[in-house]
Amino acid sequence: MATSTGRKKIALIGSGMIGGTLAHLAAKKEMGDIVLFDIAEGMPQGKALDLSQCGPVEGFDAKITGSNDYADIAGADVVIVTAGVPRKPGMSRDDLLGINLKVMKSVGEGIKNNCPDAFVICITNPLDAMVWALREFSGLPHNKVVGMAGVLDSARFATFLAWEFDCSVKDVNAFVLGGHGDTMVPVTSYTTINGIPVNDFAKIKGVSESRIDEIVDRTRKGGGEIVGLLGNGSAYYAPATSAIAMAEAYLGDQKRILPCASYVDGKYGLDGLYVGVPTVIGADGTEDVIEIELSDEEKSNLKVSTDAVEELLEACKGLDSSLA
Ligand SMILES: NC(=O)c1ccc[n+]([C@@H]2O[C@H](COP(=O)([O-])OP(=O)(O)OC[C@H]3O[C@@H](n4cnc5c(N)ncnc54)[C@H](O)[C@@H]3O)[C@@H](O)[C@H]2O)c1
Ligand SMILES: O=C(O)C[C@H](O)C(=O)O
Repeated sequence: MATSTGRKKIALIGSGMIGGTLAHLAAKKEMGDIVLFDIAEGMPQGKALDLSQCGPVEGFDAKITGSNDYADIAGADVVIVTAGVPRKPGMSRDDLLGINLKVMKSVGEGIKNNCPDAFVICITNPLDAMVWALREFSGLPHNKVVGMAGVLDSARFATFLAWEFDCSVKDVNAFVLGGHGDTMVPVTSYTTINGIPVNDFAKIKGVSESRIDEIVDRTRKGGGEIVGLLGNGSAYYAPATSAIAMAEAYLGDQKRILPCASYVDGKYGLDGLYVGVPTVIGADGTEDVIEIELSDEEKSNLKVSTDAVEELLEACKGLDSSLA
C-alpha cells in the first residue's frame, strides 16, 4: 500500500540497536517511508528525528516517524521485527524463549490487526522458534512470514573464509543451513570461491581440512563471539544489513535465493517447521524452498539442528496454550 507520499511503507517493530540500524539503511536506500515502533516511550520518536536529520546530509528522501501505537503501522508493506531482548554473555539464545515469546504474541496481534498483507521478517531470538510463533500469533500465510538468520550466518562464514584465503569476500559464496543456534550447518560442499569448491580451493592454497573445520566452528559460534566482546547486547550491523537484503528481494521481486528461516512442510523430511533453507524471495514472499542434495554427514547434522528447533517449538506450546 502506498503512503501519503506514494512510497512503500516499512514498519520496524523494535527500535533498539538493530531497529535503528535498519531504519538508517532503509532510508539511505530510499526503500520507502519508515515507522519505528517500540514500547519504550520517546525512544522511537527520538531515533526518528535523529535519522530524519541525516537526510539533508546523505541526500535521501524518506519520511521517518517514531511511534508507540500499533495503529501507525497500518498498511505497511514490509514489517521487520526485532522487538524483545538480546542475550548477554554466558546466555544461549534459547534462554530468551520465555520472555520473547510473550513479545511475539503482542507483535503478532499488532500485525494481524493493522497490516495483514505485509511481508514480515522476524529477527528476534531464538529465531526459528520466534518466527514460527510470530506466524501463529499473526495468522498470516506462511509465505508472508520469514526469519532472518541464514544470510547473516553465511556472511560470517564468507568473511572468515575470505580472511583465511586472503581473497575478496565478493568471490566467496558461502552457505549455512539449519537452525540459528550452535548446531547450524555451514555446508562446505555448496560453498565456493568464485565457483571453485571451497575444499578444492583450500588444497590449492595449502589450507588444511582441520583449519576449515575451525572456521566452520567459529561460524557456528559467531553470534556468541560478538556477544562476548560487546559485553552488553549482540550484533546489529550485519543482522540489519542481512534483513534489508531480504526486504529488497521482496519489494523488487528479485527472486533471490537466500538462506532464510522459511516454513518447510515436506521438503528435507520436515513436517511444518521454520528452519534455515535456501529460499526464493520475490513479490509473493517466500515463493519456493530449494531442496538440495546433502551428504549423509550433512543430513545428520541438519537433523541435529532441526531436532533442536522442534524441541523449542514444544517448549513454546508448553508456555502458551494457544500454540498447542
Ligand atoms: N536472527 C538473528 O540473526 C539475530 C541477530 C542479532 C540479534 N538478534 C535478536 O534480535 C533481537 C533484537 O536485538 P537488538 O540488538 O536490536 O536488541 P535491543 O535491546 O537493542 O532492541 C530491542 C528493542 O525491542 C523493544 N521491545 C521489547 N519488548 C517489546 C514489545 N513488546 N514490543 C515492541 N518493542 C519491544 C525494546 O524496547 C528494545 O528497544 C534480540 O532478540 C536478538 O537476540 C537476532
Ligand atoms: O548471537 C546472538 O545472540 C545474536 C544473533 O543471533 C547473532 O547471531 O548475532
